[in-house]
Amino acid sequence: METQQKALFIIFGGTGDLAKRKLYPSLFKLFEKGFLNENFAVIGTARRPWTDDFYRNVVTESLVGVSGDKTKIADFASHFYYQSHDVTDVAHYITLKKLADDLDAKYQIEGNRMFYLAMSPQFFGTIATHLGSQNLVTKNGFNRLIIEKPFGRDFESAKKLNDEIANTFDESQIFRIDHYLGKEMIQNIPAIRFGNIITQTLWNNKYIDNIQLTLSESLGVEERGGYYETSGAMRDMFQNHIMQVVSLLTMDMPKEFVASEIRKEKLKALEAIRILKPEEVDANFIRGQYGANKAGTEKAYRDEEQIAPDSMMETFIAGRLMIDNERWSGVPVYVRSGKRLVEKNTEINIVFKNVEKNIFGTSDEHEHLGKDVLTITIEPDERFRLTINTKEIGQGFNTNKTNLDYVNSPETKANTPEAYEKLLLDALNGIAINFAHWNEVAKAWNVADVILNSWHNNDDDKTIFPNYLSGSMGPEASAKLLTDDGNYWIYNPEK
Ligand SMILES: NC(=O)C1=CN([C@@H]2O[C@H](COP(=O)(O)OP(=O)(O)OC[C@H]3O[C@@H](n4cnc5c(N)ncnc54)[C@H](OP(=O)(O)O)[C@@H]3O)[C@@H](O)[C@H]2O)C=CC1
Ligand SMILES: O=C1O[C@H](COP(=O)(O)O)[C@@H](O)[C@H](O)[C@H]1O
Repeated sequence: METQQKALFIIFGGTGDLAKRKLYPSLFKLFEKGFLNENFAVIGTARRPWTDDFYRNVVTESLVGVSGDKTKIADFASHFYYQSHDVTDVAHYITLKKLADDLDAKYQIEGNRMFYLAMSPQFFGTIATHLGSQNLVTKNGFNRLIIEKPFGRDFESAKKLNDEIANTFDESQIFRIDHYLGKEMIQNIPAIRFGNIITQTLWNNKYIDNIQLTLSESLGVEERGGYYETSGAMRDMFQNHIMQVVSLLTMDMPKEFVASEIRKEKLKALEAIRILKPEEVDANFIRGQYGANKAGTEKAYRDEEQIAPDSMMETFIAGRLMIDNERWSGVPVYVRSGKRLVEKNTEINIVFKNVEKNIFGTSDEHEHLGKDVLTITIEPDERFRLTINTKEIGQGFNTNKTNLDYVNSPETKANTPEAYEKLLLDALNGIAINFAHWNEVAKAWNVADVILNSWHNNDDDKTIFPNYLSGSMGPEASAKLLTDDGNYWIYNPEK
């Protein structure tokens, strides 16, 4: 891996929330660690008529709590330039090109450009088109387009967007951000699966009973109501983060640990996910929307700002995915995600099958042997836990469950690069492992579209929502999805 890169970043949406909260702090960390040095510059662009100085102050303020090294921060901020620019106005790209070329010469960047689209997706196609037609894409260096989610709102719109972008950038130049792929414990999945003979041997339908994935949030939609009303949990969490994690959990072993091979296997895994028929949706996927909490101190979704009082947008989803291939046939993959649940917790549970014969007791006592579970907690803790049967201490012979635990210490966590920092560095180095390929995005939409269409074709009955209390673990139907199969959610903070 290169230790230092030359690059000009052009950040569209440079005045926005994502840029201030994630991108500037992450770029600073890369600068501080020496991955970016003298040969880099940033152009921030948005409509607000800011000066370079004002912009540099904004960047400096975004680093409060990130570093106390004023000299380093001042040096970093001096690499930032601002251009007021409406992305729909072609003339602006001419000015932008001039500034980009001047900075390229000033910082000896040799044509390397990172275009970061930190803006509403409605502009992605327009920006990519103008970058090509107005020659902002250079001939001498690398050119990479980093795109934020959401990538479309269904397969059709995603394809249209992809086609537009593909007129200027080829797939190897496009880095579709899914910040879950930058998380430490998600990046750990291939290491756990393919670096250990135990897990490698057991990771199939002979030994695994079911897989569970929970992405639970305690917060509501906060100030993002406008966006969330166009999205909902299915588009916000399932189509991207959940499908990406499921593909990492279920893919076959790649021939080599390189993007092309990993993507090949992830795609095969996504292709094997059964696409439901419309009449199968209700038995396999459920949706929910939060009401107020018991005490009435938390608002219902429909009472939040920018939300329609009869909104039919889902803030919770739970589902059963079936994978039609030799490795996973018969193993349900249960997924759920929701807002205003009991607590923030992102967790994977791999539930193993019971031993074929319990030699320790009669059939009545058989229940004493619970199923082994491998739990990978992504957030807020970073933890591996293997729950196995052991002998209870003392006289006689009873079994009970024991947890073998490993948790990353607070110090380790504090020193672990944040997802955006890791992903930005990967993109800078042209490493595509942790970015979603178009084919993966397309397959994920194929799975999600049927469910969304079935739900939203049945939106006439507005009384089905709200159907869960803020501070609960979602609608009762979420538990039933598993109990119908003789299973239960391993992660259950309501117990
Ligand atoms: N914020 C977050 O935590 C996350 C955001 N994302 C995604 O990142 C993207 C950006 O989100 P976020 O930063 O929150 O959004 P914001 O609304 O905070 O920022 C939008 C940016 O776009 C600029 N803008 C809007 N219209 C134009 C225009 N016509 N021409 C030029 N600039 C324009 C705005 O600046 P101005 O008004 O000055 O023009 C602003 O800088 C979205 O795709 C979002 O889904 C993804 C994950 C998390
Ligand atoms: O992409 C998104 O993710 C966050 C949850 O991310 P996490 O890293 O905190 O688990 C979610 O709140 C947001 O609605 C969604 O857009």
